[in-house]
Amino acid sequence: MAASSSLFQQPHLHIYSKSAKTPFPTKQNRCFVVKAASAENASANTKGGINIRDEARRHNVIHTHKFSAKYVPFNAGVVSSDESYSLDEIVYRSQSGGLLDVQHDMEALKHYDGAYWRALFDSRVGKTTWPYGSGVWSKKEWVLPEIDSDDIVSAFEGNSNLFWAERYGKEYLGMKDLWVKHCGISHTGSFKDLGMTVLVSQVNRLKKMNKPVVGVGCASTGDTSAALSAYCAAAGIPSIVFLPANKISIAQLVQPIANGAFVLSLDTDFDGCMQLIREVTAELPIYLANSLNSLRLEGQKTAAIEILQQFDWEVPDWVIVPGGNLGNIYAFYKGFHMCKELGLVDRIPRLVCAQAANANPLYLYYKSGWKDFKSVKANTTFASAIQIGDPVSIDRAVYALKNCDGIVEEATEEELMDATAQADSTGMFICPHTGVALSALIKLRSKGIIGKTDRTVVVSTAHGLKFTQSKIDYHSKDIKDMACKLANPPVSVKADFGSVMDVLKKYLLSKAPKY
Ligand SMILES: Cc1ncc(COP(=O)(O)O)c(C=O)c1O
Ligand SMILES: N[C@@H](CCOP(=O)(O)O)C(=O)O
Repeated sequence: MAASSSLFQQPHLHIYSKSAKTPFPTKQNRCFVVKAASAENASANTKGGINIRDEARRHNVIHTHKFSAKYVPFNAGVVSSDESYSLDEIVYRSQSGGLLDVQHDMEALKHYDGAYWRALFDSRVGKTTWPYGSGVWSKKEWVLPEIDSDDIVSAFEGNSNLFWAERYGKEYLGMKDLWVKHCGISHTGSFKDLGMTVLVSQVNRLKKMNKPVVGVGCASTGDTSAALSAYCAAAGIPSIVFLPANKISIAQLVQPIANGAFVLSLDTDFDGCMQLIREVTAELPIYLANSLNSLRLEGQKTAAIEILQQFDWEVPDWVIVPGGNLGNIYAFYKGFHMCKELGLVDRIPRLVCAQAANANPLYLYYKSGWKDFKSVKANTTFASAIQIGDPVSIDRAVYALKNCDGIVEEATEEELMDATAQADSTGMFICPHTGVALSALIKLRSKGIIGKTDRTVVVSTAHGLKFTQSKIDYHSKDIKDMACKLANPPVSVKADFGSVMDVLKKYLLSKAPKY
């Protein structure tokens, strides 16, 4: 049903029919000209002391909260219950100890049709209007609808590029429609920024409401901690991070240090850190920032919406996501599913969750026909950010995969490092987790499950520059029991003309076309 009541009138977006010049959000008319009204067009002009927050505030006078969201037990659609909590409560678990989920008032959102939402989201891309310049907050109504824009802590994250992996697809996989969604090109270099802007914004609000929150804490394999400390530092909120000693990259370790976080290096693995942060946050006024906290996933789900948007609302066949604590695979499912439920698209892609063989509890569960879940002791892997043996979001991941005809694959260390080197040789510079996702793709292509014309998106979860040591080891052939067959070490040459010419001639001959 189309909304006619002023309660559902969006002050900031007017959609005009080409014929009748009256604003109308309607399901009937498919021919739209979108005109972003003044609030959305507010310039980023900081002259005269006006900044983009002030500008947004000035234009945002009539902002009634039409949409809402609350926590409900994550019940995988099985049992419905009356249990629910306001997002302003500090709660991470349901009464039964299970996971929570953020449930939106879908009926209110459905007052607008898919075309309306597509147009609204599209109208916000590429602007600096607060807070919609963020890829996350450009979907604010679907994320945290009730938060005051003034409470938002954002680095205009999201809107990451989705690029065509032309040469890699053609040469190595015989594919012509392979894409990489580079979530690692982001403020702190990973997709965690998408969730952290939401979580820290909500903490900002809670603090203003005088809720008992002094700081925000997380256990981390390096990316959650980087995002948490950056967003907290931007808001002036103390952050506390629990890191497994000697198990994250130097680049990741230096991020929270530089951002002024209180860093605890603990003599355990990620699962041990996770256990500790859960115990500590139950006792102290430290808000839990791991994806056990379902707020995070509301931000992360916008990457899925962005993929559809970037394909002009066409649905890819496959999306491959590396999995560790397993919040992100559910977030992707949720984003795609919301787009379908609200009429932006008519189907969702099949998801593949890719794990390192050294940390593969989901893979083993999948292979058992979802019969027997056992956590594992995660072994060292170059994909260190997914070295997780007891994922907190296991139930969410299983639900997501079952509902999209999903698949779980795994990659050995050699497979993931070779896939990384191969992709890099075509101009990428991917992190080892993306190498895990590419290895899954290679396997599914060779089994014929992913077809050569299938539109496939590989989600690159972090920037390769965070993981240079793994590349140095590989290209130095300095990895025990690994052939490093694509190693490309530098050649030491005497610094005289003759020696350099000899080496170059040999190189050029090896590259010359053979007729
Ligand atoms: C770079 C990177 N890729 C993938 C993942 C896996 O995401 P999730 O824990 O949500 O499964 C993580 C964190 O776990 C990560 O930091
Ligand atoms: N890779 C993560 C592990 C923790 O995941 P989270 O999504 O539950 O915070 C990290 O970088 O710490």
